[in-house]
Formats: sequence, C-alpha cells, structure tokens
Amino acid sequence: MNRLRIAEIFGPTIQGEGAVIGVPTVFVRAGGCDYRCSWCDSLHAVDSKFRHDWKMMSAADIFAEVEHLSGGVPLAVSLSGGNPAIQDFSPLIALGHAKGYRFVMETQGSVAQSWFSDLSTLILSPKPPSSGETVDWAKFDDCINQAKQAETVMKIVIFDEADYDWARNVAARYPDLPLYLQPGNHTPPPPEAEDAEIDMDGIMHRYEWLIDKTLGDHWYTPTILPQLHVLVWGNKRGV
Ligand SMILES: C[S@@+](CC[C@H](N)C(=O)[O-])C[C@H]1O[C@@H](n2cnc3c(N)ncnc32)[C@H](O)[C@@H]1O
Ligand SMILES: Nc1nc2[nH]cc(C(=O)O)c2c(=O)[nH]1
Ligand code: SF4
Ligand SMILES: [Mg+2]
Repeated sequence: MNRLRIAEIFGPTIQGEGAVIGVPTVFVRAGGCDYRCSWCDSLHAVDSKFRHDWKMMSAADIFAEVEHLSGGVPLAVSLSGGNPAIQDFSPLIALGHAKGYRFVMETQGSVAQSWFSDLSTLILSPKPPSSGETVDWAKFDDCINQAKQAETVMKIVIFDEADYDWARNVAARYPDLPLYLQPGNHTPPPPEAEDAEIDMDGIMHRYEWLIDKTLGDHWYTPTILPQLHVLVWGNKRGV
C-alpha cells in the first residue's frame, strides 16, 4: 500500500480557524509543501530539514491512530500540513467514511486532485503578497472545479494593508466562495517556535485593525476570525 509522509497526528482538539471553528477535530498533518511562505507557522511540516521527524504511514496506520485518538467515535478529521494535496489521501478518506468520519482539508490551492470531491469541506487559502509566494490562478480554479459538491470556502491570512487590498481583489474574483479573513501571527521558526512567548498584544492589535478596516470599508461579506487555538495555547504544537 502507498505510504504517506506524516509530520504529526493529534487531537481531538477544536478546529481553531475559519469555517468550522470550534468543531471537535483530529488533525493529520502531512509532511512536505510546494510553497515556502515567509511566515509559515508549520515549518516543522514543510522544511525537509525536519523530515527525520516525519513518519511514512499507510492509510490504515493513519486511520488506526485517528480511531485511537477519537476513541472510535466519528468526528471531523482535518487534513493539513504542509500541503496535503501533493499526496494521495483518498485511501484514508475511504477508510474514514466507512466508519462515519468526515474530512476537511486545508490547502493553498496550488495542486488539484480528483479526491477533493470526497471532502466535506475544502478550505482554500491563497497566499497574499506578504507570504512571498505567487498564486497560480489556473491551478486554483482547478481545485475549485475538482471539489464538485464538497463545500468550498476561502481563508485569507492578512498581515498588512497590501494583503488586505489583495484580499479585496480576490474576493471580487470569487464572489460565490464564503470568505474568512484571519490576522497573521508572527511565529518564530522551529525549534524556538513552541517555547516562544506569543505576541498576544500584536495578534489582538492586528485583529482589531482588520475588523476596523473591513467594517470601515462597509465590506460585510467576510467572516473575520483570529486563530482560536493560538489564543488558548499559544504556538504549542499538537493542539
Ligand atoms: C499551516 S497551513 C497548512 C495548509 C496549507 N499549506 C495552507 O497554507 O493552506 C494552514 C493554515 O494556516 C495559515 N497560516 C500559516 N501560517 C500562519 C501565520 N503565521 N499566521 C496566521 N495563519 C497562518 C495558512 O495560511 C493556512 O490557512
Ligand atoms: N486547533 C488547531 N486548529 C487549526 N486549524 C488549522 C490548523 C493548521 O495548522 O492547519 C490548526 C492547528 O494546528 N490547530
Ligand atoms: S503553503 Fe501552508 S504549509 Fe506551505 S509554507 Fe505556506 S502556510 Fe506553510
Ligand atoms: Mg496552524
């Protein structure tokens, strides 16, 4: 059976971001990413220098761990990373569906897969200018098309004015996708990341700025949310 690069599996915790915020969730974090966002908060699952901490696991191994963590009680499984879309998660999703689990996935929208249609929610998170990455919109559109009947939403991280202006343009381009705006968190790189004091004042300040800016522009379609797990647990891993 094909094996998948997995950086960590953890939970149940609450989904801390976006459309399904607060929902009890087990996270399966894939190892490896085709992007290198300047502010990535999950570098331990991105940079290949951390690959010695990743495990090669079959879908059956992964699902056994998900079942163990959840006590065999079906819940939402969030596929994140890294970019989970560069690997084939369809066998895991099939195993989960047979036991009543549902799957949500977070991806930047750079790689489309036919199995996106097996997800209950596809969260597309195109990267704004502050990330240093450039979106390939043709690939992004492929992702939307592959999702078919799966609920598809967009989540944009905003650090500054330029990101905000960019988000407004993206929103105009995709008026049918529900939009979530999330203030950025300046996370130090691993291994310091976990123990570092979080800049709670900075996060709250950027959140307030984002609310004021959005509402000040009479832009009422996005939902504006902070990373709830960061407010509760800081930059701790595995929560
Ligand atoms: C770590 S990424 C993994 C999934 C996928 N690679 C992606 O970017 O969508 C999960 C989510 O965290 C967001 N994120 C990453 N670093 C962040 C930061 N420093 N502050 C706020 N959100 C961040 C990403 O934009 C994405 O929406
Ligand atoms: N609780 C919790 N919620 C999250 N939502 C997205 C996360 C991610 O890193 O993809 C994440 C995470 O790492 N933890
Ligand atoms: S795309 Fe996601 S996982 Fe990859 S570097 Fe950017 S934020 Fe990190
Ligand atoms: Mg995260």
